[in-house]
Amino acid sequence: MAVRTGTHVTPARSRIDDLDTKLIALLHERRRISAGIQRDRLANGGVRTDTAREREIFRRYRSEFGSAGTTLSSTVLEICRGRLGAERAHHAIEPETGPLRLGTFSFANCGTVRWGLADVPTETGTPAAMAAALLVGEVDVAPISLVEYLRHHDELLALPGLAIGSDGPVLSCQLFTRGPLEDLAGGRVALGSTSRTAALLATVLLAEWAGVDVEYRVEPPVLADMLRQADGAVLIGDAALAETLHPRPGLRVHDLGALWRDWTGLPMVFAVWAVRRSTAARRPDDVRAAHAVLLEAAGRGAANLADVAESLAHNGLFSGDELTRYLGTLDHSLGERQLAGIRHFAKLAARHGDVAEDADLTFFGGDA
Ligand SMILES: O=C(O)C(=O)C[C@]1(C(=O)O)C=C[C@@H](O)C=C1
Repeated sequence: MAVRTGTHVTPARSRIDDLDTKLIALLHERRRISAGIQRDRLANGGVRTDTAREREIFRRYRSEFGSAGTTLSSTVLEICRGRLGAERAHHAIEPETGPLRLGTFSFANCGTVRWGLADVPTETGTPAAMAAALLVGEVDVAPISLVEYLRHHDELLALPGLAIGSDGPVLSCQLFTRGPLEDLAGGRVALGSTSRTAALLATVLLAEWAGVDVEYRVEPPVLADMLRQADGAVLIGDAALAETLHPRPGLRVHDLGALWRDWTGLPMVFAVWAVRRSTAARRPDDVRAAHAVLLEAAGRGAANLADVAESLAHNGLFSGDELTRYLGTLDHSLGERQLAGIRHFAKLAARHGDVAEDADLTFFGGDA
C-alpha cells in the first residue's frame, strides 16, 4: 500500500510498507512454528520456555542491533511465547566468574543512575526487555518493574535502598483522557504495551478510587493511535514525559503518581533493582559489590542532576531544564514509606488478580 505525504506518494515509504508487511507475515510464521515447538515440549512433560535458547536469540539480536536488539528480541519472543509467565521455567544460567552484568532502563527515569555509573559496562533496554533479560540470566542485577518483581518474587531478591518512584507527581506514568475520569465509565482504556506497573496502577485507581468500570486493551504505545480506538490511554517513559511536558490541546493528563499519593498518602514505587536468588546464593560478595556500585552511582548522579540532565538532553527529546525538573521529581529512595506504598499496592494488585496474594518484597542481605 502506498503512503501519501501531502499530495504525492513517496516510493520509499511504499517500499517500507512492503517491508513491514513482510516482517509482520514473517512474525506470524515465526509465532506458528514457535507455538509448535512449545506444544511438543509441553506434551513431553517439559515447560513452555527454553532459557538457553532464548539467550542465544538475545545474543544474536544484540550483536546486530546493540541494546535495541535486546529490546527487539524480547518483543519477538513475547509475540511468540507470550509474556514470561508465572511458570517457574527460567532456570537462568549463572555466570561462574567475571563481573556481574548490570542492566539499566534506556528511559530517562534511569538517567541519574546511568550517569553515575559512568564507564561501568551496562546493558540497557526497555523495562519489558530488562525483566526478560534478568529472568533468563542475560543480566544479573537490573531494575525491574514492580509488577514483574511481584510476579516473580520467589525467583528474585530486591536490592535495599534503591528504587524508581515518586512521592507525588511522576510525569512519566500518565493516563490521558478527553474528559473527566468519571466519563470513562463503560468506555475503553488502551494500555501501552511497554507498561506493566503503571498499567496495573491505572486499573487499580480507576476501579477502586474513581469507581469506574472500564474495558482494557493492550496497544502499541503511540498516543494518537491509542486514543483513536479508546477513551483513555496509559503511557509510560519518555513518550509519556513528552506528552506531559507538551500536552496536546483537548487532552487531560492524569499523573498516576500524583493520583496514588492523593488517594493513599504514600509514595509509588514503579521499579526496584533486583538480583536472581540463585545468583545471590552463589555469588553474594559480587552482588554486595554491585549493590555498592549502584548506590554510589545513584548518589553521584543525584548530586549532579543538572549534569545528568545535560547528558540526557543530547538525545534532543527534552531540554536540560525540562529534564532537571523531571529528574528532580523522581524518588530513588526505598525507605519505610516507599515500602508501605509497595505493600499497599501489592494487596490491591492481588485483588485485581494480577499478582499472587503472598507477593512481597524480600531483600538481598535480609533487610531494607
Ligand atoms: O526454540 C524453542 O525451543 C522454542 O520454543 C521457540 C522459542 C522462540 O520463539 O524462539 C520460544 C520459546 C522458548 O523459550 C525459546 C524459543
